Amino acid sequence: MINDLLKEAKEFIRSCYRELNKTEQELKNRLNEINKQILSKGFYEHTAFELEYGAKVAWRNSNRCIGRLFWEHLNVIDKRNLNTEEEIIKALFEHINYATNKGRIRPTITIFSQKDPNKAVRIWNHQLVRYAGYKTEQGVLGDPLSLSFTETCINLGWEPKFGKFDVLPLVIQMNENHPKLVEIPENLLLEVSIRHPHYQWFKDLNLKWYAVPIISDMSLEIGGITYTAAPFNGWYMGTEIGARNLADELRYNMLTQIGNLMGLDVKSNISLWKDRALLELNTAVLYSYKEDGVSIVDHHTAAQQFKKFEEKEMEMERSVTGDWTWLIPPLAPATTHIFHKPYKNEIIKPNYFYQPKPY
Ligand code: HEM
Ligand SMILES: N/C(=N/c1cccc(CO[C@@H]2CCNC2)c1)c1cccs1
Repeated sequence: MINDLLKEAKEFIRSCYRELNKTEQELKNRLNEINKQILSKGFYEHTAFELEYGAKVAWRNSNRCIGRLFWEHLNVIDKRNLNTEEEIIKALFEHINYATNKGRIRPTITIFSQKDPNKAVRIWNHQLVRYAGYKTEQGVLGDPLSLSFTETCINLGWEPKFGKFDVLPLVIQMNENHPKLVEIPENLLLEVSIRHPHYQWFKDLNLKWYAVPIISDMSLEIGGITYTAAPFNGWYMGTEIGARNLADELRYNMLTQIGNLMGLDVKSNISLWKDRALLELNTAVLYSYKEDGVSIVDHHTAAQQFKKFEEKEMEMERSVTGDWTWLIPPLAPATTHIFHKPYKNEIIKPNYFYQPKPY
């Protein structure tokens, strides 16, 4: 434990001070200071620049992320000093507002207090904005992936609305206190209605999705210190919405309806009706976000940006690690360079990790 922490801390501080061109003297002083803190208190605290660098490099090390070219431009908000659920909720509303920026999405992370014996913060949501899912006699209404969290919210007193796109409440837990629930104010919520550039009937499907994906259930580990509440957002890649969230049979399962409305023969695989429906759904998603001025990236542009990231990392003499199975997009993967090369899926720290569900 203590020895692991000492080792992780030294490794992180060395790489951080080198990359930020600090002097050997600064490095030596800092290592001594941390050594003393760990030996006397069992943990240490990051300076503001160490925290910012750690969060950015954790993004740079995220093997499954195709969006890493912009890792240095992450906006890091330090909220480690907050002590109450009310303050944390206010900071989350500020994050949503700042990141959304009326559609010109700003990649942002808000970092709450590090895990230490008497101060643990957890956000129970998978993403700050996500739709509810309900079991009904006619099947699942809303997002099937939200069934368990929706049930938890209802058990905690949330009033279900039984709609297809009900935004779930924020659920925050401090230490072992009873979790606090709060609705996100409507004026902070930006959503995009999905319409198609040519098929006028598309809008009658009444599909929409939220503008900003904000992952709130992963932990951030920097130099042996774990931040259990550190919500981060980027913008969407279109396929996440068009090829998965609205397409998967176990999500909103829209392909058959779209295929029928396109007049395709949905009974015959060889007509490739499913591929045609998928393509038009993805076209509609990209078109709608763009027309509403909400940041989004298509999978071809995202792959090209990732290529640039690989080239820049090569120039900096850092090796790029990656998880090929996640980096290839779910639509036309072989049309990107990623498909045609291998990636080492080595886990380097700092990084973002899954953590056990608090409910
Ligand atoms: C700026 C635009 C960004 C884009 C377009 C982007 C794109 C993506 C995509 C498409 C995935 C795969 C998601 C899935 O298949 O479910 C992903 C995964 C991931 N991204 Fe990014 N990303 C962006 C920014 C960020 C930022 C700012 C962070 C953190 C600071 C980040 C950290 C991650 C992590 C940790 C994963 C893996 C999640 C998991 O294992 O479940 N990304 N990204
Ligand atoms: N575009 C994004 N996409 C995702 C990034 C990370 C995770 C996810 C959702 O992951 C879920 C868990 C496994 N697949 C879906 C989506 C971003 C979210 C936050 C920053 S960028």
